Amino acid sequence: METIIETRHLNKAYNDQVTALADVNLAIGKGEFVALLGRSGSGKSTLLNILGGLDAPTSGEVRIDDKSVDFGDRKALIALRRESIGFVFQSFNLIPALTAQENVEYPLLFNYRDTAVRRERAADLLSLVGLADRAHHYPREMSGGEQQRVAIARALIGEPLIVLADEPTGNLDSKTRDEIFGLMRQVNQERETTFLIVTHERELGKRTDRVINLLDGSVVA
Ligand SMILES: Nc1ncnc2c1ncn2[C@@H]1O[C@H](COP(=O)(O)OP(=O)(O)OP(=O)(O)O)[C@@H](O)[C@H]1O
Repeated sequence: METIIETRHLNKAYNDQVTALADVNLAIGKGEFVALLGRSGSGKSTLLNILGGLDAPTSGEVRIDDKSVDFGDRKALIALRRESIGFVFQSFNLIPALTAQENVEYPLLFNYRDTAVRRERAADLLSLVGLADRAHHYPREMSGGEQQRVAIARALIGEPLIVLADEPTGNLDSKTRDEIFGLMRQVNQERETTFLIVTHERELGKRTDRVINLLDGSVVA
């Protein structure tokens, strides 16, 4: 299996005091649907932020699509986030003043894409997530589950190598949680999109291809 994302001896310390990650080595293959499991404070968000180029490690290497990420190169990091990574957050992070359709299109505004192509792609993705009839609704007019569907569509619009989801179902009731998790799995299976999903719910881990367990900043079996 082709490796999409890999870490080598990744370490992260905050203020020279807190060790958030200690010698993390992992590899995720193309099309995998992986859960990153660990209790509060185990380093899950720290790892996800570094993988997504939002934060830099103290030492060690991140390789994406077999290229080493240069955390000192701001422009390269922006390009990486824009072209290779899709993000889904616990709190949806939609832009309140934009409609569902505009929120989904938003990441492509900076990619100089043809407007018609952008619209069409966003409309396709809204259909994929089951919200074709909500395209012109604003976030405040949608439920939490619907907002997260929009956020998933937005994460997919740049055709990322991997979607990094940080507790994507953490703000949802159990029924909606199952639906959103099922939607991500469906996207994974239909489009071979790679997912790394942070959760602290063991139950969800059982519905993935593989679980990576973090304990005090290290990967455990
Ligand atoms: N900006 C920061 N400055 C100092 N310490 C931090 C910072 N961010 C995180 N930490 C510490 O690093 C460790 C890992 O935190 P992290 O947020 O990655 O854990 P987590 O597994 O995502 O937790 P949770 O499930 O509660 O979100 C914790 O001990 C935390 O207190």
